[in-house]
Amino acid sequence: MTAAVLSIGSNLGDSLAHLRAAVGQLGAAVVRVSGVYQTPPWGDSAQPPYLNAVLLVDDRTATARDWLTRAQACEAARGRVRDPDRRFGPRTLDVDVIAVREDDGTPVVDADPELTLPHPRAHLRAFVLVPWHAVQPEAELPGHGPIAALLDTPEVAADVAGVTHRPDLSLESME
Ligand SMILES: Nc1ncnc2c1ncn2[C@@H]1O[C@H](COP(=O)(O)OP(=O)(O)OP(=O)(O)O)[C@@H](O)[C@H]1O
Ligand SMILES: Nc1nc2c(c(=O)[nH]1)N=C(CO)CN2
Repeated sequence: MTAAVLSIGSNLGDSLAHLRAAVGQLGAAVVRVSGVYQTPPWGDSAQPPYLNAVLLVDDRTATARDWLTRAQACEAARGRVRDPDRRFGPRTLDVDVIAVREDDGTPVVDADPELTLPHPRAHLRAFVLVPWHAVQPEAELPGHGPIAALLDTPEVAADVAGVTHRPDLSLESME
């Protein structure tokens, strides 16, 4: 029923193991996996760097809401604890639903605070756009246009150089 773009990130504990666990838990729905990128913390600088990646997922039985449920189940499995005082603070595993499309390619657009689509900060985040562009260069972020152009916007371009591909780290070896 839907395909989605998921962003995964971690900067606490064994970050590579947390990211790999998310790929494993999402299972057969995962159709493409980006490389692993080391990224400076965004939004709250007093924390360690993150490892980030992007997953393209597809499941004809899944609704948009199912992707959020699956994302949160992955976070819970890796012991994610929310600190109410640090909105963008450190975490074992963060899985965000960046964008969802119906089978016919129609983007799902929703302002619901429980599942806002597309993700309301994705267009500002080099740690999302760089790995996404690497696996799907022609992609568009609904409402914001081609992601290739978003990489050139001033807010994002300033952060792109800090997003470092880590070819020594792979998410696909656990498949
Ligand atoms: N597109 C989305 N993807 C994931 N969570 C979302 C989305 N839209 C709304 N939410 C809601 O955001 C709430 C907070 O999620 P979370 O704690 O993962 O935020 P965060 O990762 O700290 O910040 P950010 O969403 O900016 O990455 C969740 O309870 C979830 O219901
Ligand atoms: N580099 C980077 N910074 C972040 C990340 C993330 O995944 N990577 N996730 C956050 C959650 O809101 C806040 N800041």
